[in-house]
Amino acid sequence: MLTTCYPRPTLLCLPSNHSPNSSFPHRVNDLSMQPKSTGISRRLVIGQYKQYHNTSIDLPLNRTQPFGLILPGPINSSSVIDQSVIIRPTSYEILESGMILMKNHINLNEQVEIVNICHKLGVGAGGFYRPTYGSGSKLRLHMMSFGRNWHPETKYTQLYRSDGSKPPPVPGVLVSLVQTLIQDARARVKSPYEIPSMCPDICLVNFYSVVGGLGLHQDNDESYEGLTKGLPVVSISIGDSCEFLYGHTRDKFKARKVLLESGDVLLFGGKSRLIYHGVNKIIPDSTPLSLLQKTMLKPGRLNLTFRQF
Ligand SMILES: O=C(O)CCC(=O)C(=O)O
Ligand SMILES: [Fe+2]
Repeated sequence: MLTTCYPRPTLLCLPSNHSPNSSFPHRVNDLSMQPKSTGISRRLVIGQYKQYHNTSIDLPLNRTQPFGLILPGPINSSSVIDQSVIIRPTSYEILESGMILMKNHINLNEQVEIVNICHKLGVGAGGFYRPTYGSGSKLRLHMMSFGRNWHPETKYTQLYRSDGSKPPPVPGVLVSLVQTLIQDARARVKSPYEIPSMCPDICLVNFYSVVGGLGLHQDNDESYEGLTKGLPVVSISIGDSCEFLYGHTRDKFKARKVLLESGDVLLFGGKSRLIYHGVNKIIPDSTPLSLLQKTMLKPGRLNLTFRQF
């Protein structure tokens, strides 16, 4: 049964065939024509980036210093000389019952809009910060939450720890996008019941620098009801690729490995809702050049995981 969420605006840049009710055919994805990334072009873009802002792009920022995903300033893309293209087709792979990977499923314009939304909300009050345990050790990522705040020690709370501000709701355009992604996934698995529908009211947004990562864990802090129904986690990856691990135990050496690239969507629900998963490593310099040119996204990987509490 389809869960109805309101509001349901769509991303402004969605292609015309991107209707919440159409799961087939494949959505148009203009990343298939993205300029090929080479060291030279990337160095030019990043060189410009540093030149404009006269700052290190790898500064270890913390919450006392606002953390954004992009830096302001014009990009002179005419100096990027490599115009060759690579074809990255869309495809999908069932990894486990209830767990599906849809490759290259989010198009470039959607990725750009998601980066801009996360940058805008992340740089302000209650935005990106680096969660710290009582012991003083820190997660190897910057994080912010929509809907409810999540922290490794307090789990879900209504308020942010750092400044007491209320987390913004999941942006309506993303609610709508996620519902479409769930329909797309359900249309590709053997039985749609493998992946129940859900209405995302929480989103954890992680940004990993090139030295970031996340140990194997289960996402099990959502409501007992949602977990027992197997309501899926919907994960969108943007920017640098990562080696993503998943398995039935916390043992890293028994885990399977899959590459998550910019535009990939991973869903795990139903029987896989409590699968162990983690980010083993970020692959440096793997952000598609076209995305870099359009956003000046910092080196690293943006990941959004949508859930229903
Ligand atoms: O970055 C990812 O792909 C996974 C993030 C994750 O597992 C989480 O936020 O719980
Ligand atoms: Fe997780």
